[in-house]
Amino acid sequence: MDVIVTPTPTLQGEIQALSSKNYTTRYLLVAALAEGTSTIYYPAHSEDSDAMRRCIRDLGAIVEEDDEKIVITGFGRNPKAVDQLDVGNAGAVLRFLMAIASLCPDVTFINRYPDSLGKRPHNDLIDALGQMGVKIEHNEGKLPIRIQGGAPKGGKIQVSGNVSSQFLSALLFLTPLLEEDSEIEVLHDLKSKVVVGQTLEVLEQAGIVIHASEDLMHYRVPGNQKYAAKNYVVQGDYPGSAAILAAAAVTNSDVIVHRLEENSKQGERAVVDVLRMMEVPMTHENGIVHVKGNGKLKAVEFDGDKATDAVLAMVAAAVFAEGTSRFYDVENLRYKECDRITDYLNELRKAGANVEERQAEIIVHGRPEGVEGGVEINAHYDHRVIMALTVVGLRAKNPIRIRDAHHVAKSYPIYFDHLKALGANVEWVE
Ligand SMILES: O=C(O)C1=C[C@@H](OP(=O)(O)O)[C@@H](O)[C@H](O)C1
Ligand SMILES: C=C(OP(=O)(O)O)C(=O)O
Repeated sequence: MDVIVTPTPTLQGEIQALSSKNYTTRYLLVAALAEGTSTIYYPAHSEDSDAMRRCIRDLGAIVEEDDEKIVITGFGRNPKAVDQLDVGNAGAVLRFLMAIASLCPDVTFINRYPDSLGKRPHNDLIDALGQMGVKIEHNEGKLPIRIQGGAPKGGKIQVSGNVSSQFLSALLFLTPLLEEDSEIEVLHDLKSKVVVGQTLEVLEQAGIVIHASEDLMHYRVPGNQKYAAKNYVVQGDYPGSAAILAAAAVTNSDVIVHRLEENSKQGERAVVDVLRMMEVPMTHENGIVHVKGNGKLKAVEFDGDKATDAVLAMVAAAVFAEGTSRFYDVENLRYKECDRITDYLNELRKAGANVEERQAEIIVHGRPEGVEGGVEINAHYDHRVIMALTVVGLRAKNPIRIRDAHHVAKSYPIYFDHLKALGANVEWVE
């Protein structure tokens, strides 16, 4: 399915932010790793969260749900011996479950998205699990991946953090369940460090003890721990909301988004600070972000690694800013659903934006007068490309057509419904 985005000068209205994808996947996982019954209130409903739900069920968790909650009875440290798992296109779900699958005798993760997740590298986690005695067959670090585990060993484990934080998070979920204590050392750099804070927060809520160094590069994890069965409440999602806020910032708007906690550990809450630095009129109080856009924005410089999943939306806003913006430290955007530097900038250029790439930077020469539009966009299987190009389309001179926009459902199935409710001219077409 495609979407046609027709230029829309004004957006107005109120929406409830959808629920956080990253917290939902984590709460589902820790609930599955507990032995009792946990309840998750207001879970996200998207392809990625569905993937985690499907896989924990396959691994033996009992999952019941209604409109507002999911009730899960976990399998503790004894997942069922399944042959295959299908994580869809969900990177975090794959990486977290690769670690947990090492408690199973023989599991293969299938390759259902060869042109997206199938291209992403997992070598750093494969190496770390190898140090723990887990046997892994793989396609040069990529899917399909077969894990022959059973009894992974703790002890000293080294993992590289310069491609993704998800490898470290995966080890932090697994190691408390091992017989031995573990010591994890992160090598090189740690990208998306803020997301590890979300992992540690959820582990603590689940009653797990981890001793982390202040710089998050070293961990002592006592073994033989048990995940507690708990009740969890999922907060609103900043990465998805970043695109809505960017849309409000580039139009004449009066837009309110509820459920965005000011003190959230989601790095992408920085989208509010960045839009403020761009001189977008807005307030953020009591979990409510209120944008009163006048379409005028100033260029900005920002360390994108602090808010990795909001960078594409912030770049889309910068397309219409006065001056040159620079988003630096963003190399790991190249290893996401697509190459979010080269592929994304190619699509932006098609729409008429003036952008340049470096290995780890995105540079945007703003065009406050607007961009031409009138083109077809390739979504590259990437929900965040789809959301960001929509923002650009709202302020283009001519409509744009986003091919295969249904991939937005990876994280935000109701993105276009929300935009429509705010008055945007967006239409699904076959
Ligand atoms: O741990 C997580 O849930 C995530 C970590 C981040 O990935 P990287 O650590 O690969 O940057 C982020 O982009 C992704 O959407 C979700
Ligand atoms: C990169 C993302 O997710 P994942 O790595 O879990 O596929 C994302 O949601 O933007």
